[in-house]
Amino acid sequence: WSNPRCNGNLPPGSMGLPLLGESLEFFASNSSSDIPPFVKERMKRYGPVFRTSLVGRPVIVSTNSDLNYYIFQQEGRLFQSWYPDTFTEIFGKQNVGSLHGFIYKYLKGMVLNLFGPESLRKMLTEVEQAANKSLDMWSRQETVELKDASAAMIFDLTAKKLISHDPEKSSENLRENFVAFIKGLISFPLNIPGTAYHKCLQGRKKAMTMLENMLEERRRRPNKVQRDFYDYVLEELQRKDTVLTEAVALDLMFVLLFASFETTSLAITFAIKMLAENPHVLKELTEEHDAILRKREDSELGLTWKEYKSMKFTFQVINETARLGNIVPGIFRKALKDIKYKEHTIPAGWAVMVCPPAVHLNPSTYKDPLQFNPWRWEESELKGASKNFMAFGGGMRFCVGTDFTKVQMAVFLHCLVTKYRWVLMKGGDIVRTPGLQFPNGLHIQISEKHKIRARGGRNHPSRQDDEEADHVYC
Ligand code: HEM
Repeated sequence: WSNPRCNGNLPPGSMGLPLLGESLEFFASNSSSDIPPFVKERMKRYGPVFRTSLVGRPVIVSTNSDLNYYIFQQEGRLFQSWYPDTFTEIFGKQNVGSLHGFIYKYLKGMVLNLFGPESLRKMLTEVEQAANKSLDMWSRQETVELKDASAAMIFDLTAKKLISHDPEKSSENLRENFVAFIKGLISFPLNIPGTAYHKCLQGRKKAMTMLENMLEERRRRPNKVQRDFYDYVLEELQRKDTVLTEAVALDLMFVLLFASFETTSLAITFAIKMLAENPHVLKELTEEHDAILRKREDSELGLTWKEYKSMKFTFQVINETARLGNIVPGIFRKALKDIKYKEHTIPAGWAVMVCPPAVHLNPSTYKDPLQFNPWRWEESELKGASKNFMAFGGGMRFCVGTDFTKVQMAVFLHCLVTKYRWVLMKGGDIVRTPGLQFPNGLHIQISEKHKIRARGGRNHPSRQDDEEADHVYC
């Protein structure tokens, strides 16, 4: 068990206990923005590439930026996307298997079309309206739990674009099913009532049933004009020469809805926490957005694509949020052949976990890596992925939603910093697990800037320790 067979030299490491491997250490939560202790300790002991065993699977963990980059580039040749058996069980074998090769490329084209510059340009006003509506609602509440509130905002927007879902009109709560699903996604695979894993399977089942019913309904009563992405998928399904099957189409819709709201809402929450803790960053960000408003000829108009493209510092803030936030802490692949890398061999069939936090928090690449410092991106090319930046993956499977996320974050930040002030009220401690659950329960109090002025409340929490507020509002 502890010395698996290999046609070469296995990377160093421990396979832990029989069956359980090192799963318990891997799943333990931690509370820092640093490289997860599971990985950090093993990097010290074994070096940048090591072996382990997680939920019954032998795994090679790579914290080496060159190897990570190589893994991304060799997708489909030496490596293939692979997620732990829990994932395959949850998503259905259908999905994980079929999102490869030809069908996969074909689907990606469709999705890229949805999130391409032309679509995003058209979406800008909708994103701005959604942000304004949510911020207005939040400012009427005593406090807002930011992660949930922004997840709701983003889910509603994405679900509208993808399937024209209107939560106010729908009798079923689609988002609730996704929340249950996500909470158990990277949990121990124990399928008994009460466990997170069980709730996760139930959540997926219910959401899939809703999507199936919707598809059925549209088949019976097709929309005359294409209203959303689901109509587009349905058109593809009905073409004679299509390679798309109904099962793959349903999985695609599910994956898009899932991938869209959890990641972006975490990024927004993390960004707000960082901005609150780094007032000098908030100041520069606010100046950038105030300048956009000052330059606008007609103050009644909303954001334009040109204005969006001009948000240089905002994109630096977003990149820094993605680097330090490490929203996707592990990217999984499977070795298709025995692969020799330097003096080691990755055996065929083994899982490989690329570890972006180890790359993003490497002090030899990023000075003071735990500092939130958007200026470090000043001279960098902010697009795409590189050996040192893989928050959105890399190679063929580079995240299709990157530009959509950036639009949502930039527009949200624009609305927030130009019209509102906020203070952190409670929570927000970093709690990381191999899944996606941080910052924990961040509550903020948010107020419209002009109302603070009207209230004149010197003691309003939004004004404490804020020189700029005195300058602007006294
Ligand atoms: C902060 C926000 C986001 C982050 C950090 C993020 C991160 C990632 C990463 C690391 C991957 C690569 C996974 C792999 O190689 O196995 C990925 C893939 C993907 N992302 Fe995102 N993502 C974000 C937002 C979104 C959004 C908004 C959408 C869609 C609406 C989306 C849809 C996808 C899809 C469909 C894939 C699979 C692409 C493929 O397998 O080729 N993501 N994302």
